[in-house]
Amino acid sequence: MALEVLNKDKKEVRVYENSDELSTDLADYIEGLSDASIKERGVFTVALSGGSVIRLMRKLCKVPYNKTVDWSKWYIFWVDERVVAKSHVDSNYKLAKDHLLSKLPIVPSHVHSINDSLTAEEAANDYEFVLRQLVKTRVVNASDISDCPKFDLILLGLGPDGHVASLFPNHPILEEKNEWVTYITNSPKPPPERITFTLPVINSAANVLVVATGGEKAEAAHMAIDDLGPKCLVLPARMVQPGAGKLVWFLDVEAASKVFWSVVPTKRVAIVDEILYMNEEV
Ligand SMILES: O=C(O)[C@H](O)[C@@H](O)[C@H](O)[C@H](O)COP(=O)(O)O
Repeated sequence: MALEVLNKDKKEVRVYENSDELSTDLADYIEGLSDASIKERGVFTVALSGGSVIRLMRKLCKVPYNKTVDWSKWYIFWVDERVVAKSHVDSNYKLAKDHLLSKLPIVPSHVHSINDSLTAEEAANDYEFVLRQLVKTRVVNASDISDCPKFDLILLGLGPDGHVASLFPNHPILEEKNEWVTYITNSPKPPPERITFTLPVINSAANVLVVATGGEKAEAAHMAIDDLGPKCLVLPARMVQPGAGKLVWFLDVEAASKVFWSVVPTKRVAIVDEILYMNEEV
C-alpha cells in the first residue's frame, strides 16, 4: 500500500515504506497493465532495464501473479543491455533470466535478447532491425505520435547521477532522434560497452515506470521530479516524458526523501529555500 500517491504534470509518484511494500504494489500494477493490454491487443510487450528493478519485480513470480497473469502473451525486450556474453554476470539478460524469466512460463521465442556475438554497434543495429520486423508484424505496436515502437511497458531503474537505461548525463546519445537503438563504449557505469533504447523510443511507450529505492537515489529523484529550473533539465531521468503514455515513479521513502511533494513539512522549508535559491541563481 503506497504511503502517498502524488499526481502532477502527467507524473504520478508512489511512495512506499519499504521495498517489500513497493514490490507488492509493483507486481499488482504490472498485472493490471498486462491484463489491459492483452484484452486490447492480445499481447503485452515489456522492455526491462538492468539493476535492482528486476529484483523488485520478484513478486510476479509468486502466487497469485504467477498463476493469474497470462504469461503466454508476454514479449520481453531490453531497454538496455551490456555488450557481454549472455552468460556473463554483467548481462541484463542473465539477471532477468535468473530472477524472473526462469521462474515464469514465458514462451522462449517471445524473449528478444541481443546477439551477444556482435560488437556494440552491430548489436545495436541488429536489435533495431529485430524491433522493426516486430513492429511490421504488429507484435510491437507502432506509436501514433512518433515513428517509434510503442511498448506497452518500459521499466527503468534510476542511477544516482540521474541516468536511466544506458542514457547517462551529458552524453551525445541523449540527442539521438532517429535511431531506435544506439550504443555507447564509454559508460561511466561499468561495463563500458552497452546498447540502449533512445529517448524517442522510451517516450513513445504507453507506460513507463521508474523504480528506485534507497537514499543514494534521493537527489536524482528530486532533480527528476521537482520543478527546479533549467539546471535539472539535463538529467536523463527528467527527459523521460512519454508524450502519449503514463509515467509512474515507484519510490521507497528513502529515495523519495528529497522529493518536494512528499517530504514532511519540516524538510519542506529547506527544499523551498533551495528552489528559491536556484531560481535566483538562474
Ligand atoms: O544496465 C543498467 O545498468 C541499467 O539499465 C541501469 O539503468 C540501472 O537500471 C540503473 O543504473 C539503476 O541500477 P540500480 O537500481 O541497481 O541502482
